[in-house]
Amino acid sequence: MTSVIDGKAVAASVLEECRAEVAELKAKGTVPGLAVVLVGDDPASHVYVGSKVRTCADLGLHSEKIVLPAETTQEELIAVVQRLNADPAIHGILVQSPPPKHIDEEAVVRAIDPRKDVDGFHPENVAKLALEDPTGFVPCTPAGCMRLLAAAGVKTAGAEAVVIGRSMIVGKPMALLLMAKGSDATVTVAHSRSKDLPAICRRADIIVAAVGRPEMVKADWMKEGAVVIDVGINRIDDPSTKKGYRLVGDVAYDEVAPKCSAITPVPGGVGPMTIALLIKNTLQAARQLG
Ligand SMILES: Nc1nc2c(c(=O)[nH]1)N[C@@H](CN(C=O)c1ccc(C(=O)N[C@@H](CCC(=O)O)C(=O)O)cc1)CN2
Repeated sequence: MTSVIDGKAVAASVLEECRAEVAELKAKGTVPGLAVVLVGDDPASHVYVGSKVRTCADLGLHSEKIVLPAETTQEELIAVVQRLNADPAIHGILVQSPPPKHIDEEAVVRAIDPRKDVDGFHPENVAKLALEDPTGFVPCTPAGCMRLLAAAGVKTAGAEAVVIGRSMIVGKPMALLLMAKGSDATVTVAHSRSKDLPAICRRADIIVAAVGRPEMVKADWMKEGAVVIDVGINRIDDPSTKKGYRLVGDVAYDEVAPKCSAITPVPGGVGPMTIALLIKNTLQAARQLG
């Protein structure tokens, strides 16, 4: 029997933890504040940013949403980041990804004060993750995946885990989290140049798919009873729907699910966790900055 891991329910419980933490911070005189910067017109990014700001409002955080035109220059964007770095009402800063092509995302991330880098993308926080230093910020999506595994009662110690994808946002931090002390998985990171990806995946007790290719992971890539965490959120044209598209993951859900012991759906799996963990990180920043 396959267990479908309900990301909305787990995210709601993380957010309830956050609600209590917000009350504690406010009682000590700190109103946690998050600034979200969005450059350009990417429709999905607008949805995610809207959701982040609404979640802040619901939990009583202060938030600032800064929407900049697509032609904003690198220098203008960095000036906005520097203004937020200096703002004492703001504890967390993020620039929504992906920015327009002319923006050097890495340079923008490096401009964020690492103490306010609630995305966990700054090199200082990447190093802290590798060093297992809990004062760093863990990127929200892989942190969310770890919470989902815990909520589903999945034992990671000694498990063979395969992470498909080596991005700085998901694949690399996910691998570090799975192999960290306390998680203790044996981790393989596979990517587009890996030889015989299906054979690598067939070894796995846990598969984390984060490649951004719709329904790439098939049933014959899986061993019976594996746990599958699907990070992909791909929009597929579908004229039969009201929006003209539907969302699918990186995993061919209908054929894979019956072979799994547990799997995350898309939508309603990893996605909602990303926002819940962002709030958690913002509260950590507010506590650490005081
Ligand atoms: N600066 C960042 N940019 C991006 C991040 C990030 O963590 N930091 N992650 C993603 C986008 N993202 C948050 O920013 C995000 C993606 C998906 C969801 C979500 O709840 N998805 C829903 C479906 C929503 C829909 O209808 O489209 C789900 O999966 O159920 C939340 C946040 C890239 N950019």
